[in-house]
Amino acid sequence: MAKQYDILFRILLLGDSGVGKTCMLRRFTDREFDTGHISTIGVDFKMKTLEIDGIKVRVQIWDTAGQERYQTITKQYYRRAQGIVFVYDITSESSFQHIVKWATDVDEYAPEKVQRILVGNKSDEEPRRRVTREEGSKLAERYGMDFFETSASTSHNIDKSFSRVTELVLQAHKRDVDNLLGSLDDYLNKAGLDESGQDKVGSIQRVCGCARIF
Ligand SMILES: Nc1nc2c(ncn2[C@@H]2O[C@H](COP(=O)(O)OP(=O)(O)OP(=O)(O)O)[C@@H](O)[C@H]2O)c(=O)[nH]1
Repeated sequence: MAKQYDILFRILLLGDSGVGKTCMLRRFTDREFDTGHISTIGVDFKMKTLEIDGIKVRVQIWDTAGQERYQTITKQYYRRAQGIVFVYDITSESSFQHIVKWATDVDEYAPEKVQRILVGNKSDEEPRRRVTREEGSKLAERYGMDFFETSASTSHNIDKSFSRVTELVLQAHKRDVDNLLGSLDDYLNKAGLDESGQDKVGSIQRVCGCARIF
């Protein structure tokens, strides 16, 4: 059986209720889009495997509730994240202004090494736009983040933004990843397990369990 993934990272979606976090995730993982809004309760997650620079990266993407009343629960997930996607809605000025609050919370609760990007979702809603591209780009620049406008409805920039945050996390953990993969090779050589061995998959997953501490 082929190796399933080399490493696992956690990415968190943050932003006000209704900006489209769940839809972005559904679009990315299931290629689907829902027009209705059912508010996320607490947190939910979906998985996807990406290949970056020959490394199979499994990303666990946590979709958090934007509603204020779930903040105590969602904040508990910040410190275990390696990547954060801040999302606002280009048709909602307040969701854009609140990014500062989300970013302050992340500074307080997330690990220092956490990688962040800024996304302005609903780019298909041009006639209802309230936040210019330039405003989004300037805010991202202020925080030193990459910036994308996306649409979960049309798929515009959805893959690109999730790939980018994963790539940034991978770069930030490059040395740990190299060490991990190096020790994994050593381990497999020593154990004398071949590519097709069932044991190897189990071993990889056990060793990759270590990756979760990044
Ligand atoms: N036009 C348009 N509508 C979108 C887009 N993304 C999401 N929506 C709509 O926005 C509404 C809210 O989307 P959700 O994904 O549920 O929002 P959320 O950020 O997960 O909300 P909470 O779970 O309450 O935090 C839904 O009616 C979606 O159909 C988009 O890219 N374009």
